[in-house]
Amino acid sequence: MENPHPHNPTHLLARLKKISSSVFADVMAINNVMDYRVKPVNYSEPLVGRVRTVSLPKGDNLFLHHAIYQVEPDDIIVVDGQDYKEAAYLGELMAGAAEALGVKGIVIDGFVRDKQELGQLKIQIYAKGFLPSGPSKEGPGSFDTTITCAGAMVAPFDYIVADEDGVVIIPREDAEEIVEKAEKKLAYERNRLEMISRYRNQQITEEKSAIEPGWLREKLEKYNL
Ligand SMILES: O=C([O-])CC(=O)C(=O)O
Ligand SMILES: [Mg+2]
Repeated sequence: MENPHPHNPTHLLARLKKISSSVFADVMAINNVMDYRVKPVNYSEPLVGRVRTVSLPKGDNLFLHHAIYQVEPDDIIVVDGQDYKEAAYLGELMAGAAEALGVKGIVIDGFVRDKQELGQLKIQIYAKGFLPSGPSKEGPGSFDTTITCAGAMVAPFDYIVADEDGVVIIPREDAEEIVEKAEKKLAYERNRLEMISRYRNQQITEEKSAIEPGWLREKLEKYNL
């Protein structure tokens, strides 16, 4: 792939880190949001960063082993494991090696194992569940190609925001526009939270309608409410 290192994304990442997956989901298409079953297995903080992609044949993790030694520190590896349920794609050895190499997170459409040990690691792992059975290591697979993972389209060097609600993908070419929309939505939400809090603390003594969302009345009109 040409130009794998676009302009310095530090500033963009700082903005992404302030916004939740849910706010991003509100300003993007549904195919930017992964299936609800992909969830953190050892959550400590939101996982935000630059994506590298892997796709695997069902039950085989050779190309994930490969990717762990190719990516750069702070990258997040997103793995299409095709929702396979009969083998785990990763365990404590791979996760530990990836953590030692500075990989920030691994997100898998599939299962992992060594739940207890993953819980001791800082690297953030997302998966659909746990299973003791291990994978084969024969390949083939792909690294740094456009994939789908748990219903989301993911290209190498896209951005990811993941937290306890789930995982969203922010396409690199639209990232600036999406983060601007998300910042506006966040400002709106903060404003409403502030109103709700003031109402709760009785700092505003107006009617209940003071904390209604601005769009509510109009939407209810056709129901004569
Ligand atoms: O067999 C594998 O490749 C996955 C595994 O158990 C580990 O990383 O500990
Ligand atoms: Mg193991």
